[in-house]
Amino acid sequence: MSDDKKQRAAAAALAHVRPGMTLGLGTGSTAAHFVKLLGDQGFEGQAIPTSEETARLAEAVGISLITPDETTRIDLAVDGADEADPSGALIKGGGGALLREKIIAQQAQTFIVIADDGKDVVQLGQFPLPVEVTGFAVGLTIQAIRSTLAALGYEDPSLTLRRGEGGFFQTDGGHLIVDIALGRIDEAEPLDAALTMIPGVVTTGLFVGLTDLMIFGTESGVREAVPT
Ligand SMILES: O=C[C@H](O)[C@H](O)[C@H](O)COP(=O)(O)O
Repeated sequence: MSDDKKQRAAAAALAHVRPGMTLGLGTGSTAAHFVKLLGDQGFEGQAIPTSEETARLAEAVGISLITPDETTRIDLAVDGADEADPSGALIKGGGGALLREKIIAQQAQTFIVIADDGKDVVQLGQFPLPVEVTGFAVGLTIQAIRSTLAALGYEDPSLTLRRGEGGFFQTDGGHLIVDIALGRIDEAEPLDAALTMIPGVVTTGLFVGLTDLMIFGTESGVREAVPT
């Protein structure tokens, strides 16, 4: 079952935690397993949550939290992913926490991805790519995203403004999410760079060159993979 696999991956990541560390805590169902296990083992250190949801959970299990501005060093960040390819490139943001997650992953000395093995893909892109955008001029930003995608050879992909309870989904930072169904992503880095150049785009769910280790939960245990 996928949830057992997520828990196995989360449990394996605990081996990388040391007392006194400053941790980045990811968001989503797999990261939630990690946060709960960390609380259960009485983690002696401090942590930065990547969402309000994770902050609530971490507080509930007794983890000591700090804000990002209270430290200059993050020893280890542990987070889930929606897709991970062999190079360690990821699609993230299915839960809408991509901006805070990306800031923390990029600043962490070590970034470990934990996921069930269904997220282990040869090529990114089956999962729609989340792109966080400002609410201001969202229509114009979507138009600019379409033009950028066309220039990169993505033929007429479907773009959907994500909905939440009672309207459009809003991130913890008050932004909106556009989910882009690309089918396949051949080169993640230039796509991320081109989309991020658009002024109304806050960030994308493509995490490239950030991953140090991937831990996939399987039916019988875990599979660890170092990015190629
Ligand atoms: O915004 C959400 C995050 O990027 C999650 O880490 C990602 O969506 C994976 O979530 P889950 O572990 O629930 O599959």
